[in-house]
Amino acid sequence: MARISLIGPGAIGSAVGGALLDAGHEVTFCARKAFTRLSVRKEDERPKMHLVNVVTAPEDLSEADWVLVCVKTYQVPGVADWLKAAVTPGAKVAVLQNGIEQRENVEPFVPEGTEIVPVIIDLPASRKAPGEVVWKRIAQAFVPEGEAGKAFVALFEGSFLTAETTEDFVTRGWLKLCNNAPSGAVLALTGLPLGVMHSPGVAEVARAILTECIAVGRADGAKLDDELIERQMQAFLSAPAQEGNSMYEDRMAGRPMEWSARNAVILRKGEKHGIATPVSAVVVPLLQAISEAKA
Ligand SMILES: NC(=O)C1=CN([C@@H]2O[C@H](COP(=O)(O)OP(=O)(O)OC[C@H]3O[C@@H](n4cnc5c(N)ncnc54)[C@H](OP(=O)(O)O)[C@@H]3O)[C@@H](O)[C@H]2O)C=CC1
Ligand SMILES: CC(C)(CO)C(=O)C(=O)O
Repeated sequence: MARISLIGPGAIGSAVGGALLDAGHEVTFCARKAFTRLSVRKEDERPKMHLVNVVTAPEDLSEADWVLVCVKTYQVPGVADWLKAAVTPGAKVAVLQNGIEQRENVEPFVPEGTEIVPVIIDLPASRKAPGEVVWKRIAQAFVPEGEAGKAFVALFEGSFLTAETTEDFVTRGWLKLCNNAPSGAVLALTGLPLGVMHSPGVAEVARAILTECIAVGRADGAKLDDELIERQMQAFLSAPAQEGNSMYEDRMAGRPMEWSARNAVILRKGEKHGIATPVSAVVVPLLQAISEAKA
């Protein structure tokens, strides 16, 4: 049994926390608001209920073997005090976030030399209320190879979440970004779920963002095959029309959005590798404007 402090019991934090409780670990949820029960439900199934340990002040935290960071990328500076209290000597930190900069996001807020495990998480989840989450279809996590990666994978044995190490984490990250960058931007800008891909010209906007993402990802070392464009576009076009994603949910709730981690990253890396990204250059300021107007 591992002792785990989980920072950010939102959609991902609640679902992953439920998996860790299923696996028999001692999980402390670090939250802004207290709750006493956790309900984790796979769509169309009955919920699994847990009584949970929730703390709302960093000084109430006890020592942990693992600290899981499950806040949105733009929320990391806001949890600096939690990280300061939670990351005691020997604790490993896992960062469960979209994008390709999980390590860079958290590094400035933990002591030098802390073992940081970046995690790519495929787990479509939606938090309905504090301590209540619904997830669907897939529950999978990827971490880099190595001792810390193996230890992270072992945490989920006996749970509904499948974790595995991958020898090519860079490719794994960019593959996920090839889904997140186009779909996040299109849904957040239109305020419509994935069915909007069938509106005139919209799939072409998604395709253009995807094409830039693939070009920049390849320059960044990801192995992205030639068929990826058609595969990803087919996935968008065949998804249920009402399906959203986490950036769409943020937009609809009037919350800030992960435009930097999911779209501006294409500009940053494109500039670094000398690759033109004209469509992202149009999309990013629009996303930023919406995100900051709502903040
Ligand atoms: N949702 C999804 O389907 C998926 C999301 N992801 C990625 O996972 C990451 C997390 O996303 P998601 O779970 O959707 O995000 P949510 O917005 O659902 O959850 C974020 C959580 O962090 C908490 N939080 C934020 N700031 C603080 C703070 N200062 N102190 C304490 N708690 C804080 C929020 O608390 P409060 O409730 O008080 O706001 C909330 O519980 C993102 O990078 C996202 O892109 C990846 C795959 C799928
Ligand atoms: C692709 C998806 C929907 C689920 O894994 C996601 O990453 C998100 O909603 O941010």
